[in-house]
Amino acid sequence: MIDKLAIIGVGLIGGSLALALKQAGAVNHVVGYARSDLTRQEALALGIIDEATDSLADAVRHADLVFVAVPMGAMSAVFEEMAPHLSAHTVVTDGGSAKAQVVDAARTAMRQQMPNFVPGHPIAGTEKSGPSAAFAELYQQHRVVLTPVDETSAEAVRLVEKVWQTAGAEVFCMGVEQHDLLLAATSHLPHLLAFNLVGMLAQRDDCDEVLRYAAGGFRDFSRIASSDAVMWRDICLGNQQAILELMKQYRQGLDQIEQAIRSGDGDYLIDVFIRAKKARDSRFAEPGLIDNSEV
Ligand SMILES: NC(=O)C1=CN([C@@H]2O[C@H](COP(=O)(O)OP(=O)(O)OC[C@H]3O[C@@H](n4cnc5c(N)ncnc54)[C@H](O)[C@@H]3O)[C@@H](O)[C@H]2O)C=CC1
Ligand SMILES: O=C(O)C(=O)Cc1ccc(O)cc1
Repeated sequence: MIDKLAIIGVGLIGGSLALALKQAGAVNHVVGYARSDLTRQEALALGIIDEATDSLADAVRHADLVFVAVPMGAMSAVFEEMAPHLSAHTVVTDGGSAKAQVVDAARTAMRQQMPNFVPGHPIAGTEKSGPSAAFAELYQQHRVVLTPVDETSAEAVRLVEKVWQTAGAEVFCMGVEQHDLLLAATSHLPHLLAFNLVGMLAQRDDCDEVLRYAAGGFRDFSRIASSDAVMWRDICLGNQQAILELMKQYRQGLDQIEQAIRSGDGDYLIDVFIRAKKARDSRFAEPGLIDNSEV
C-alpha cells in the first residue's frame, strides 16, 4: 500500500505504527528520522525501520506518507524544516496529543501542502517512551481520532484512515476544538492529577513508608505519572485553554467535597460517589465506550 514511509521521531508512537504496518505487509521501506545516533541504532536493531537518517530532508524526500511523532513542542520546527522537501503527492500526518497547536504550526510551515496534511491522534499509548517501548499491537482495537480541517483533501484523509485501520485501529473524525476539549477531560487532566499526587507524596519524608502500603488503586492511578516529562509539558502548554477550563471545574468539585467533609455532610458525599459509580458502571463500562477493553 505504501512504498516509502517516513517516521519522524522513532519512539513509542512512531515506532509502533512502523512495526504494525510492517507486520501487516503494508509498507515497502521505512525510513526513520532521529536526532541521536543511539536512537537511530536502536530503531534499526529492533527492526522498526529499514534506514536511519539524521536529515529531515532525506527522510521525507519521495515519501508517500510522513508520520510526525515527536513531542508537540518540536512539531513546528520539524514542519518548517521538512516542508521544502515534500513531494506533491506526499501525505503528512501526526500523532500529537492535542490538535489546535499542531494545526496552527502546520498552517504556518506547510501552507502549500495543507491539503495533504491530516491531523491525527491515536488514543493509545503507555507511560513508556523511546524505540524500545514500541510494539506492533499498540493500536489494535484502539481508537484514532482524525481532525481534518477545511483545507484537508478527502483523498489524504482516506489514505490515513486506511493506514490506521491496517494497524488495527478504529478511526473517527471530529473537529479540532472538540478533540482538544474531550482529551483534556479524559487524558490531560488525569495525567496532571497523577503527576501532582505522586510528586506531592514523593516530597514527604515518609514517602517510602507511604508507598509501601499503597493499594492497587494507587498503583493503577499512579502509573501514568511515569510518563515522559517533555511530552507532558508540551501537551499542557499546547492545550492550555481546555486544560485550564477542566482544572477549574475539577477544583470546584474538589472544593465542594472538601466542604462536605469539613461539615460532616455525608449525604453530599454519597450523592457524589453514587453519581460517579453509576456513570462508571453503566456508561463507561458499556462495551466500546472506553477506548480499550481494560474497563
Ligand atoms: N506516549 C503516548 O502514550 C502517546 C503520545 N502521543 C503523542 O505522540 C508524540 C510522540 O510521543 P511518544 O512516541 O510517546 O514519544 P517518544 O519519546 O517515545 O518518541 C519521540 C521521538 O521524538 C524524538 N524527538 C524528541 N524531541 C525532538 C525534537 N526536538 N526534534 C526532533 N525529534 C525529537 C525523540 O528522539 C523520539 O525518537 C507526542 O506528540 C505525543 O503527544 C499520542 C498518543 C499517545
Ligand atoms: O498510558 C496511558 O494510559 C495513556 O493514557 C497513554 C496516552 C497518553 C497520551 C495520549 O495522547 C494518549 C494516550
